[in-house]
Amino acid sequence: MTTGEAPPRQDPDTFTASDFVVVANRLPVDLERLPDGTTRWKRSPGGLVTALEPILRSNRGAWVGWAGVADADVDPIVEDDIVLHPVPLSADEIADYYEGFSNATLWPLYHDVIVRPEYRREWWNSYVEVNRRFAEATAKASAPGATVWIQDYQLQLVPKMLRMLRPDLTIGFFLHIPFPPVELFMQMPWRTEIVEGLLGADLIGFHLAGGATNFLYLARRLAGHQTSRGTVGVRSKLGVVQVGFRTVRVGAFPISIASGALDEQSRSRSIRARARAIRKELGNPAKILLGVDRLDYTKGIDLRLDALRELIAEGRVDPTDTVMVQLATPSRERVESYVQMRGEIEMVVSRINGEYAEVGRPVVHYIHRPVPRDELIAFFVAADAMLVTPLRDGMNLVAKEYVACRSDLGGALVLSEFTGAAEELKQAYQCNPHDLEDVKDKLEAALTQTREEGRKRMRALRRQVLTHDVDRWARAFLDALAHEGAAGPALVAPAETGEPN
Ligand SMILES: O=P(O)(O)OC[C@H]1O[C@H](O[C@H]2O[C@H](CO)[C@@H](O)[C@H](O)[C@H]2O)[C@H](O)[C@@H](O)[C@@H]1O
Ligand SMILES: Nc1ccn([C@@H]2O[C@H](COP(=O)(O)OP(=O)(O)O)[C@@H](O)[C@H]2O)c(=O)n1
Repeated sequence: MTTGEAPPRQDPDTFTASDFVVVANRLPVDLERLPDGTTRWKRSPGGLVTALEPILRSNRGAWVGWAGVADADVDPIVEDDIVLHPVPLSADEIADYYEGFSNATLWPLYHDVIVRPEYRREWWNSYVEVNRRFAEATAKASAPGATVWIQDYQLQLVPKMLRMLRPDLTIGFFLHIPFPPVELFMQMPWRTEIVEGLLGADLIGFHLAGGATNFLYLARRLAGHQTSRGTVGVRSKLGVVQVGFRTVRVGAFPISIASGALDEQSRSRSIRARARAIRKELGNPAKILLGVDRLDYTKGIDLRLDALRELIAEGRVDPTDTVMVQLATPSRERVESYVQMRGEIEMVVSRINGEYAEVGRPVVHYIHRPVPRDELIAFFVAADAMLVTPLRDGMNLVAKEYVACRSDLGGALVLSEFTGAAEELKQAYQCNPHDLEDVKDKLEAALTQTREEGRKRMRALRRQVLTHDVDRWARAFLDALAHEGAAGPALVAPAETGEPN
């Protein structure tokens, strides 16, 4: 996606409705208003955009989403063969629907209530209103009989709303964050509306089989539908929910990255040279540790810093020869829990540097701004250990990106068991992020591994990431969506709800 340019305008009457439409809270590019009053597009943050952009580009479809700023009155535009349909949000809607219900209610509830979700009626009302606007925009952008793929927790009511407007469409929904345990989901005051909203889709996808199984139980218990029983398989063995005459299917489709392209990019001479230059700029330390995240309390940035500080204090890591780089993209900066977490992380960074840095040689380098893609890849190539320590994460594409960039079989991945990626990346140094001693032990093991051990692990990790790429994810989901009338498993009546799993 070309960025940094003024938005090209297109006569709204000349664009045609599309046969394949992706709907997501954000467009793949955000509109940026510059101080001189002009505007330009820049890449949107987060893994959803990283994953979906290549799919849509190769399918020449349309993307319905928000342009990232308030009251953006922008006509549909065509970029790289994708028609982008901006959905306007007012400043109040950004506060109530996006920062409020999406990111201070749903996000913490679906991430194990790491912070306490807030349930506010005015946020819910705004969520309903904005979901309706997305459904209407999608109905307009879709050709007769089109396939529509709705993304993520911000738009869980859109499947049902869209089905009512356009029963001719084939509708898929994919949740990019974890679907919570039943006991937590039951906190939600509007739990039945959300389950029914999702059931407007023909196929509902989750990263993990556990999320799909939890959802099946809730469809029985809250919405009173008959469902299949038993576990759901990855990319196969879909669960079913009988909604009147419609059969809704439910499955597990772990997302991935464009690993082949990334592997190739990371092998380029310029990236290799930049990786060497980074090491030199950092003072040629023996070991470089790397963290790459949106600045989010789910990512466990604070605890990896705590682990490093304690390892140094115990003499298990040498601060004169070890450097940590933490790249943190700003995220949801007006949500209170994010403001607080940023302060806490910045305090730990300065505490470590205060205690162990020398003048001109910090132990932790902390960058709180987006980093260009090439630079990020060079950091992946340079890092001896990649620290991915979320308390909970739907997938975590960063872990897969690091592996894809290590064709040299160097480096080591420390990976939280509480990421979706942990189900696939078994040869990583997996840790329990709630157990600081375990994080420390795995970090130390990653730093002291023999070359042979490291190569063996990385080879196995790469086999997984390079064969299970984002194309395979999209194909598996879209093939299942297109495949109608498959005989489903036997159904269980709502009265026989039984245990969730
Ligand atoms: O749009 P923002 O509020 O700035 O947030 C960025 C995105 O964050 C989340 O990403 C998730 O999707 C990834 C790809 O499936 C997955 O690897 C990761 O674990 C998730 O956290 C969010 O789900 C997206 O909707 C946001 O756009
Ligand atoms: N400083 C950073 C941090 C992340 N990113 C990218 O943002 C995406 C993050 O995806 P993810 O699945 O790990 O996590 P979320 O941010 O989607 O929760 C990855 O593609 C990262 O490479 C970046 O470009 N710059």
